[in-house]
Amino acid sequence: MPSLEEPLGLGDLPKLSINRLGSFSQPSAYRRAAVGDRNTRKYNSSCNGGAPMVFHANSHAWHPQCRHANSSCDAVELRDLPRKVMWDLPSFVKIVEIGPRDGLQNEKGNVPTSVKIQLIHKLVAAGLSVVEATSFVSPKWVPQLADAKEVLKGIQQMPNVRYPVLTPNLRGFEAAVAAGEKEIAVFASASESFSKSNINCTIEESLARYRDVTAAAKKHGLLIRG
Ligand SMILES: CC(C)(COP(=O)([O-])OP(=O)([O-])OC[C@H]1O[C@@H](n2cnc3c(N)ncnc32)[C@H](O)[C@@H]1OP(=O)([O-])[O-])[C@@H](O)C(=O)NCCC(=O)NCCSC(=O)C[C@@](C)(O)CC(=O)[O-]
Repeated sequence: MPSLEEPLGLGDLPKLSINRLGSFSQPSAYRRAAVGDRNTRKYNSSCNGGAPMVFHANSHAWHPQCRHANSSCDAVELRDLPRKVMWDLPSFVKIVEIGPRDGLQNEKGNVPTSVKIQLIHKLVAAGLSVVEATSFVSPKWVPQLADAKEVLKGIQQMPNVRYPVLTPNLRGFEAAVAAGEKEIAVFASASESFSKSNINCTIEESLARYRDVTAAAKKHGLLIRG
């Protein structure tokens, strides 16, 4: 009996869900998948001796019905598939790389602007399509990112890649727009103490600031990440 601790390996979902999950489920009522049923979708799969997997839509989620196309056995419907896990996975995951901003803002020493730019180029070359480039914040608070304008101007911007920046208030927003920025990010805190120590205001005050920042961003047609 395989253990639940084994990695799910979601990459080969149809094969896994039939072979492995079937071994966890009680034999359930069999139902023949009507061939040609408009709700039935075939998956070619290497398991089952190459026979296509038949998946039958049932109310709001696709249930797999594994049918050996070349045998007379009934389709098996695995009613107890962990639907939440298997069938409602998002079809898209957005990865936002924030190292050049969140990482470098904590560096003890000063990282030269050229090195920051090189880091951003390498992250993009590694395949990341959203790389948070810097912050337009007070250099007194975050001296490590005092070169935000130079970083933004120095990046060789690639098509279909986004380079958002943090703008905690209108002053930062205006500086970012002046430097040619096309996407901003705002951030609120979960606690009053972090809000005060981080951006020197209450959560409520920060939300009021962000209302101004996001209104200005919409007016300028900038993308906004929260
Ligand atoms: C937000 C402020 C500026 C408020 O700071 P403040 O002192 O309340 O603001 P102020 O209006 O009194 O201004 C103080 C000085 O900063 C200047 N100033 C004012 N605004 C700006 C600006 N935007 N850019 C540049 N300069 C600015 C302003 O002109 C003034 O200069 P002075 O007159 O004294 O010469 C300050 O608290 C600050 O910069 N904090 C740093 C915020 C920060 O970068 N924190 C780290 C990022 S957030 C984080 O890491 C968490 C996160 C986001 O990663 C979590 C996640 O990833 O989800």
